Amino acid sequence: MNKKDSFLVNRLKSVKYAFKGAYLLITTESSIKIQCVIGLIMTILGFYFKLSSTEWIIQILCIALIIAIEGINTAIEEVADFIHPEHHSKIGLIKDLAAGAVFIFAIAAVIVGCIIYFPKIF
Ligand SMILES: Nc1ncnc2c1ncn2[C@@H]1O[C@H](COP(=O)(O)OP(=O)(O)OP(=O)(O)O)[C@@H](O)[C@H]1O
Repeated sequence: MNKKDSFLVNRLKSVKYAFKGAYLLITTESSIKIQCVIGLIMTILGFYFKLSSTEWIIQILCIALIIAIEGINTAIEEVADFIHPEHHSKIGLIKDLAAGAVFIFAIAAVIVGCIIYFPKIF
């Protein structure tokens, strides 16, 4: 980013790079593609079961957060592979910790889904 550019131009460039990153995540990462498909299915279910405003807000946050955390996990994996492409126990630990963070939120999201949908289905 050019320091001579105005604040607004720099912000617009940042948005452009963020769009590029989101596009790359959605088009190249299989784990993100799966999360997007699950998010789409949950959105269709949300319309079918006529979620309340609060339920929509919680569901949208869960879908967005899981995709965002998965994206950060992917970025961490990329950094790890870049700085140390060979097998190393520390790289393994770093990747496991990042994957663990995704897993913790995924469990919470499944529980939230059960709390929202179980009373509507049963
Ligand atoms: N360079 C490495 N050194 C040591 N262990 C590694 C290394 N690369 C991967 N591992 C181990 O293999 C696991 C899977 O790593 P990988 O990079 O394939 O992530 P992944 O979860 O399969 O990727 P994705 O999120 O794209 O599906 C890591 O969590 C780690 O335990």
